[in-house]
Amino acid sequence: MTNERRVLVHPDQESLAGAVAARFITKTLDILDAQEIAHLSLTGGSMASAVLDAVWASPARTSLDWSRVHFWWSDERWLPDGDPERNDRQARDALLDRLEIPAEQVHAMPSADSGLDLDSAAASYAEDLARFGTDGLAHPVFDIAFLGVGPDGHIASLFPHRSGIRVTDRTVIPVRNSPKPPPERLSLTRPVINGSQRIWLVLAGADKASALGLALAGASRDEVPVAGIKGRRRTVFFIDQAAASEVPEELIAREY
Ligand SMILES: O=C1O[C@H](COP(=O)(O)O)[C@@H](O)[C@H](O)[C@H]1O
Repeated sequence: MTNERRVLVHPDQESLAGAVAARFITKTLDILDAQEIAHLSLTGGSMASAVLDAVWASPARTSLDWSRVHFWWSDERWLPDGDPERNDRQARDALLDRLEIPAEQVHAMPSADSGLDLDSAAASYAEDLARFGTDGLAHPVFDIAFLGVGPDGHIASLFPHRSGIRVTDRTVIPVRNSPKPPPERLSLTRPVINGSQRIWLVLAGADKASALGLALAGASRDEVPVAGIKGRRRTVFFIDQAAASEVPEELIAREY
């Protein structure tokens, strides 16, 4: 098995979401055949809800024992609980609240009305992660980590030319003055994300083409944070045709 980054292109956003959802269900079934519990990390952004909606719409979702799945997030917007812009709210609406999952297995990052300040919230999520650490790690090894990619190449809340992408001594950081609203956020750090078995980046739209092309052409992670992302076993970019225009042809596998 190769650990090279792969790029799979689908014709449009709808077929992309459906294909990723189908692969997610089958891969999670495989994972749960091999181990008792699966740890999955979710993301926010434009494609995240589309994929989770497609999971819900798939009849195959009933074959999964969701009570053996833990859900985490790679970043969160520092907003009150229930705010529609929160990444966890969007995932709950699309899928999680519709499934039978023990509440303690949905590991949402703290909210702005939790009574914690941003630094304590980061420390609190780090503690939650550490409870599931294995092999001396202070975090679980995610079996699948989903990531969106911003038009500037940011992943989670790790933005270009900011220190966050370089942090290696913590698992969770507070983010202030984010270039994308809201200004305050929480984010996993790169070592935690890259510790995942599989990283699945899902992105669509022409506004993502340039960042993706730069990342795959060897740009630095400071310039284009997604360039610094690589999972332990697999790193797959699931993209639509519109996002593919600057991807080197030899890296592309078309799924149609
Ligand atoms: O704000 C965020 O943006 C990124 C990318 O979002 P997109 O809408 O441009 O796809 C997302 O991955 C991240 O989780 C989120 O907080």
